[in-house]
Amino acid sequence: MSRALLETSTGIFRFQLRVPESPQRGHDLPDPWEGPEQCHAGFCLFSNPEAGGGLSLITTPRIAHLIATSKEIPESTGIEPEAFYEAEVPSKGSGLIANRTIRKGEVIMQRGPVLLIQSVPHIDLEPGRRLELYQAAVDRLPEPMRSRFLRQTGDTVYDKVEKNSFRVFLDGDRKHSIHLGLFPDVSKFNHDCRPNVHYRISDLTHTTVAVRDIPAGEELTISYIYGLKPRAERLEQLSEWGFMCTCPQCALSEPEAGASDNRIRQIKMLEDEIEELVAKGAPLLRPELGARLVELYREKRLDAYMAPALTRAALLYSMFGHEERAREYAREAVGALEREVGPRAGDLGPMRALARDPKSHWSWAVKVTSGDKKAAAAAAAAGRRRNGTLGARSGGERARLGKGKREKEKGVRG
Ligand SMILES: C[S@@+](CC[C@H](N)C(=O)[O-])C[C@H]1O[C@@H](n2cnc3c(N)ncnc32)[C@H](O)[C@@H]1O
Repeated sequence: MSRALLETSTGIFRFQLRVPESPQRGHDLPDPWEGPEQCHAGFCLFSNPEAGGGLSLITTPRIAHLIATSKEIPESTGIEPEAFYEAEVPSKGSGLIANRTIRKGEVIMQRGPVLLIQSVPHIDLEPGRRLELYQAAVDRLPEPMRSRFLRQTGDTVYDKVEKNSFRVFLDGDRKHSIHLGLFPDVSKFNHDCRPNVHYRISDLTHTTVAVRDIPAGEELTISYIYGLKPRAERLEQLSEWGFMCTCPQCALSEPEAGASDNRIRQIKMLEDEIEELVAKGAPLLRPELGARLVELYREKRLDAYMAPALTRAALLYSMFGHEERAREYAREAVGALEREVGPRAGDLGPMRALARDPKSHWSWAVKVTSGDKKAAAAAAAAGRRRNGTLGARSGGERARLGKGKREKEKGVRG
């Protein structure tokens, strides 16, 4: 055992983060990790045939060390494999179809990655060299994981990474944290702008959860992007993956798409209005605005993005002293937070407390017009939802390093 592991728990973490960026440190990785191999500009190949079903990394020695010594590779779990099956879906290639009714809240899959690639070599490496490195990373995977990786859509290994990866943050906000993660089972979900399944990634665990009841025969879909955008923007963003979205929302006629885009604008205007009213402590603020917001999200079938709207409605009703409505929305917010953000969601505790006993909650009856400190705190909490921890983007977006993002990532982190 290395000296790092003899430290106290917080000490271990700090000590690990001080491991220098030198390929030589890779030999510290515990068995059966292999590497560093094939290093280029500080990024090397590391592999472990026994982690999950096999795991290869193209990253810095420091991050490989962090993964090998302190990150848990999850067991593959979820609902029984017979609950869905793979089949051809018109105009989308293959996809996943429900074989029984899958209930809202059921965890469909929980998976660990089989390949993690730091974003800098993905962007910067010379293409020939990069393909060689990716091929070596895939060759290190044991069967059947290697075949499962190769079954993903895409002509070359590089193309498969481009078309199937999710963004994974491995080291908080630190340099080199952003990685592309490949989860071959999850790659079989096609995209829909109004998905019936939500995904979240926490550390190395990718979790997919049903966001509404899904009848047998219906396709299981996730959204590769944040869905609350006008159709043209969604189509443009999705085209970066090299496909033209054919989901029902994208296939609407022009007049229908116009009406749908208007609804989205209406939602954004209402969110801004609430935010402004709570920020100003304006007398026009009413709890019914929260209810209307939830209604609009529901009308637009935004089942995968309900947590911010429900949390906001619960807080508004509590601030205005409406016990039953506050309790009802808080209960629903708890379910949505669990599905969309997961058990570590920052707002879960406060929403559970509000659902249990609104009158003891800090937000109870503190109308923003009263001007006291509690009111200001409640107002801030109800108003910050769109950009706060809950953020409407709780599902994240698929890893797509388009030109702008590539430049940003290089500038900010690389
Ligand atoms: C991650 S894969 C999904 C599984 C893939 N259909 C397969 O056969 O393995 C992404 C690819 O699926 C297809 N796809 C997914 N969602 C789609 C959609 N909404 N419309 C059209 N094609 C879609 C595109 O070819 C896209 O590049």
